[in-house]
Amino acid sequence: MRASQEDFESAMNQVKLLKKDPGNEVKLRLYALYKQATEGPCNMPKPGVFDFINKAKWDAWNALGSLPKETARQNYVDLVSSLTSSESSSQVKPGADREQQEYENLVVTSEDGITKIMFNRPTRKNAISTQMYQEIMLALKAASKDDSTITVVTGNGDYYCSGNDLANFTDIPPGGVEEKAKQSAIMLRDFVGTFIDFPKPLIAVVNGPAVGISVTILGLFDAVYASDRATFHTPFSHLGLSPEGCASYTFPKIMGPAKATEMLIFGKKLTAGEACAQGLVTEVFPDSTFQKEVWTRLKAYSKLPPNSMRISKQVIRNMEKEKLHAVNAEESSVLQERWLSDECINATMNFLSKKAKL
Ligand SMILES: CCCC/C=C/CC(=O)SCCNC(=O)CCNC(=O)[C@H](O)C(C)(C)COP(=O)(O)OP(=O)(O)OC[C@H]1O[C@@H](n2cnc3c(N)ncnc32)[C@H](O)[C@@H]1OP(=O)(O)O
Repeated sequence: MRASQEDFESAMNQVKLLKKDPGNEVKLRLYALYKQATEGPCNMPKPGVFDFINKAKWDAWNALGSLPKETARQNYVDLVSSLTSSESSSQVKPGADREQQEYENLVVTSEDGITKIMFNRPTRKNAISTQMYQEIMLALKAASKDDSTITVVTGNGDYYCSGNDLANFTDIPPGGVEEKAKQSAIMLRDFVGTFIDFPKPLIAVVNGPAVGISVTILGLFDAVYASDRATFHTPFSHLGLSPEGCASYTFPKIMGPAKATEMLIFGKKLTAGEACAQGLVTEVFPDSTFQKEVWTRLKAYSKLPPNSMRISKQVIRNMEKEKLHAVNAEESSVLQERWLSDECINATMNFLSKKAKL
């Protein structure tokens, strides 16, 4: 499939978040592909021989000749994807339960055939910052390629995750709030898309309350184990928002439209037991034995033949993938409008000025 304009913009965002300098040669290639994709063949006068930097840039761009804009865009997206995946896979060190220091907001470990991605902003109830969205995508991409058989997502501290960090919307770029909404919609679509496409069994270990997007994406997991302390809350109407994470499609399918309405439109908070009765949660454990029981079970599952598990997941999920991507695109574009609404702006301001919690 050809890279779309949105893929291209998303790749541009990812370049800004690279942790390691990719080196001059790669930077020149990125520059040249960017110029070719946006302006076409090199149209700049050749810089003088002593203007080293501009001459190197000109050479790189000019070398692309008449490469079509679409091909340059695709090559740019592919190059960025190879940079981000090599950066993330270099963070997954083999061996026993070693912490991955390179992530600021996650702890990623790999042991006994299980890659564990743990949200790690306990003082913010594991709210997902813009950087954390990128880190989760990188960690999932690395986990999809590492030696583990299953991947587990969990939270550090008393919360599983309090959803989108509401302060994300205060970081307004030069293009203004419209540009911010556009960038956020692209990031949301990429983030949810990473879950839709994740190839191995993906399990949520919900150690405490879960809010917003951390709840909606559970419909894309293969199993959800919850402590009896966990709750499941999607207060979208209270925040002037609308559902994401494909929940507008997965929740009615999982629990029926009436129960999905109570959660997604009226913001009813479910206990772990209720979420289990409605099919969102696989099994609930007493908090006192939760970690022990769940990890014993997961270690047993991780020893099952990996290829068989992968293929079974494909058989179960693949028929739905195209639909899920379409739902994801639609939900992201609806939210792009919602973020600019008075209802949403007022609710966010009320939370940030400490006038309101959920
Ligand atoms: C690309 C983006 C797409 C995204 C779309 C997603 C939609 C969603 O996810 S909607 C859901 C958004 N989440 C919320 O509305 C939750 C807001 N938080 C709260 O209501 C409460 O903090 C919560 C009930 C979770 C916990 O309450 P308490 O137990 O009383 O703890 P505190 O409120 O004292 O929390 C500690 C500290 O963390 C900050 N915090 C918690 N959650 C968030 C959050 N989601 N965003 C930003 N900040 C958060 C909270 O403000 C406290 O900060 P300080 O007061 O500075 O200590």
